[in-house]
Amino acid sequence: MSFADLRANRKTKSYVQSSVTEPASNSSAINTSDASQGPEQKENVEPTEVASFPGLYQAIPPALEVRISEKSGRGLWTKAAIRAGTVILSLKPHVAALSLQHLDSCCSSCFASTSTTELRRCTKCRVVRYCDGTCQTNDWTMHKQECEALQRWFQAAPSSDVAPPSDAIRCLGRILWKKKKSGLDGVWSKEIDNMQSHRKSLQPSSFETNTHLAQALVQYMGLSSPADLAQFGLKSAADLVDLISRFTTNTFAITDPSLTPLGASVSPVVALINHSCDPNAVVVFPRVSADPETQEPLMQVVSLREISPGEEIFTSYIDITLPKASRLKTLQDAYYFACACNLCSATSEMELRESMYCPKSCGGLCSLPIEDHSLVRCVKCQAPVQSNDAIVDAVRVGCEGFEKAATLEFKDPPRAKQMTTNLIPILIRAGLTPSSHPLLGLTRLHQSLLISSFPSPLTQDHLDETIRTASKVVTGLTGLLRDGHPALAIAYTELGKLLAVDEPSPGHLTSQTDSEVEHSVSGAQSFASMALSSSFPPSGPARLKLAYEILLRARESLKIGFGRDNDGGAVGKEVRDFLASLEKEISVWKTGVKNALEDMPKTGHSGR
Ligand SMILES: C[S@@+](CC[C@H](N)C(=O)[O-])C[C@H]1O[C@@H](n2cnc3c(N)ncnc32)[C@H](O)[C@@H]1O
Repeated sequence: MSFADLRANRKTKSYVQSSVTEPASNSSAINTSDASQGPEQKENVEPTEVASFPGLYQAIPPALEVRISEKSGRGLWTKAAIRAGTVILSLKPHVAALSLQHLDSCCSSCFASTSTTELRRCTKCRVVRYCDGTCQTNDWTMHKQECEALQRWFQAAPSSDVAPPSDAIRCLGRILWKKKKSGLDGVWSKEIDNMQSHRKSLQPSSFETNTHLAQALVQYMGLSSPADLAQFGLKSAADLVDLISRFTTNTFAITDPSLTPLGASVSPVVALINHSCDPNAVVVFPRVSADPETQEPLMQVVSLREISPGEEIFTSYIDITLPKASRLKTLQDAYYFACACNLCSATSEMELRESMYCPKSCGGLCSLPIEDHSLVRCVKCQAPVQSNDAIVDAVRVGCEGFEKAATLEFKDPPRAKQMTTNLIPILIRAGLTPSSHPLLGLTRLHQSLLISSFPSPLTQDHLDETIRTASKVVTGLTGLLRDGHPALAIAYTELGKLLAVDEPSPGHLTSQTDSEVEHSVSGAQSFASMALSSSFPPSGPARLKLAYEILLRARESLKIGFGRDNDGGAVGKEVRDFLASLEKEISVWKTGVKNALEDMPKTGHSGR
């Protein structure tokens, strides 16, 4: 395969809109008969009451119910057993919005990513683009008012290079227009109004941000006085800030099938699901079909493991590869609760997210030392860590550098790459494991930067460094995420695809004997030995065989993380087809090399 595909859009998060239809439920999605994986540790259960909301949340299938608890408010619970990889919920979000950086490369209706030349731009506002007339028509009821507002926005702008309003503002605009159109007392509006708000506990900084958003929204929608808010069911500016608070607490990043963030979406049904740092389900946008009737972007909740009757469904709102202190802070600051999930309440001696190798290399691990100078020992051989200060310093420098490099990823990629290139060896020398923070984050960022900077023509060194980095990412994520987690499935996919990229210089094959080729193909290194081996990556057919093995693994994981019924979503299907063509390529290569070797004069390869 070529490496062009690997340069896929690697852009940062933001939001925009999409057309809104009633959510489509998939009431038969839960398989009540067959739970394929063993039971797992359940979250601490506290008393709950079944809640009823007449007329609302019709997208919830009968096997699920809403319950209320004192600690976490409403949540979604299952009455039936659910297998891993089951699509629990499948619906169109109430609203969705592309981020500014994806407006030119994605359809504003179905969110498909296509080349700009193939997308048709709205001739009036000149902001949104569509695949074709069908997508434009699907979006028209929403875009109608938005189009006028965008034109007004640019007319009022002091210069022609003013950007369109942010995705959050366009999303909120769509919510208000749709509320008015569908009736303030209608189900659609009530579901939005019933989303949880933290208006009363807003931090001063969030209050300020929400107030700024409210001002920009008023300007964008052309509202000239507080009285203008009444048509949307808002009595005062405070009500508008309250709506914005609901929006921020209940917004989901919308992603493409490879998990690249494309924008924001709001679904009051999916927003009923509470958070755990060890979730039993995920929210994904797998792109289940190319059929326009599917009304993409389809939002799905997929189970990651067996969920028993009477268990609560949990997704995670944040990056769960982060250490406990960062997770707790983010959840408190953004969602106003103290997480007490199994992972946050665990009191184990060592947590992989903050771990290093034994200083005596016994094969055991230690917790990373912290600034209080308390003695840290290897959990296996009890050897003490001597250089606490140096390790604490390395981690601090790594965290600061990671934050900076992440902000530079799209603004100044060469500088960001220079930073990741310098910082990773510092953390490795300090002894951090691949799952440890910030080494894992830096390695993921480095992989992304390496892929987006593939030189043309591709060099062997660049390709090999990218493969080594991708294998470290897989190793790091494997320690933290359960099998089938979409992020791990995509990491396997990227590694497999990289290994299958045409190598720049296949000349080395001429130095392999017939039996060596046979051996290298049939005895390709296992993934674990590959990740650790200094001779990694292999080359030629052995590399292709390894690509094949890893993509097989990716496919199994994709089928869980993006849904078995979806065949792993768009990426799962792509990997399925790719595996078939790799099988052919491996057999052609084996035959070709054998034939070439047979045609060589005997002295040609005996004199190596
Ligand atoms: C998207 S909403 C989830 C549904 C919400 N419980 C409701 O009643 O609408 C997010 C909010 O739910 C609450 N929440 C979610 N997960 C929680 C948890 N694990 N513990 C406590 N509160 C939680 C927090 O108030 C959070 O801001």
